[in-house]
Amino acid sequence: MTDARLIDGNLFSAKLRETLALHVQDMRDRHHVIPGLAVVLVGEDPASQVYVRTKHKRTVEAGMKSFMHTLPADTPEREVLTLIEGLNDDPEVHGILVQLPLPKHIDSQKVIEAIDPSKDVDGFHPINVGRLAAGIDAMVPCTPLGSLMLLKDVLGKLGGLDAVVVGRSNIVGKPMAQLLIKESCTVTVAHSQTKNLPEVVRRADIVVAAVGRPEMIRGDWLKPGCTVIDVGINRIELPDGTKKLVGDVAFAEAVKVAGAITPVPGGVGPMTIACLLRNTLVACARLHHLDVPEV
Ligand SMILES: Nc1nc(=O)c2c([nH]1)NC[C@@H]1CN(c3ccc(C(=O)N[C@@H](CCC(=O)O)C(=O)O)cc3)C=[N+]21
Repeated sequence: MTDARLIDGNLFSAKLRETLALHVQDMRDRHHVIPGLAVVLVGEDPASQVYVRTKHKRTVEAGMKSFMHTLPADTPEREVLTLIEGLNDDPEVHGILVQLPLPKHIDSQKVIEAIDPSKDVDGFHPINVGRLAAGIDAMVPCTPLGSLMLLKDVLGKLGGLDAVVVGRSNIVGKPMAQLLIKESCTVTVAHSQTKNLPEVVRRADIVVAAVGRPEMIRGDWLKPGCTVIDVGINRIELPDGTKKLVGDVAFAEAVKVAGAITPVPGGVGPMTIACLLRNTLVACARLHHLDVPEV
């Protein structure tokens, strides 16, 4: 059998960002409004610093305003909440993202709930979680939204397909399941206590892997020809000491069985950032009562 088609998240996200940049230009020319994204990072976690820098770069490239707030790891919770209140009231800020995870002394749920739901470009506020669950217009979390865009690009309509989401987190698994239900898939959410996980996964036309365990999903768990979206980003050390980025799927095995698969890196990761910009553009349009671009 021939190898699976590689789903190119770098290419898709680059095209999406180009489209977004055109809408930003149009908004600026016709309405004198520039979408603005505020990113809050608390602490010095090196991986988070890299992500936040990439977000800043992509935001500016798309013609949007980027407001970076980097706070020391020991910043009191009260100060983070005060910063968010300021961003909620700032007319130049249309999107607010607080980089997770936060230091342990800060209650992340409290911080998320402090964000104005109309500026909650991560889609983590309970208002947006509820709206998505109810099938109402919502800010949709970026990673599931990007994953859905890739799935629709590969498969067209998803109605009637069997989808298995492995992982039940609030940031990926649960919202992903909601989106797939809305697309009329038959959705199973599997997790660490699922019995016969390989068998469950083998029923799926669509597999979304979001467990955070390196290469857990094996090639022989997959139905031949299925579509695999690998959300995992795990840094592992090889026996020779070199470091490598791998997903939650054993790629070398899976590529022999699947019909299409996202690589890591270059799959879902870049889509997450492009969707963050997309959500910021949409939030900006809504806040200014402009036509909301269909992107
Ligand atoms: N409030 C919040 N919202 C987030 O969306 C959020 C967060 N917190 N905390 C951390 C995670 C992680 N995340 C990624 C974004 C892009 C890539 C990405 O672009 N990855 C590239 C490069 C990977 C690399 O080389 O490190 C790729 O997969 O090809 C990865 C991971 C967003 N996150």
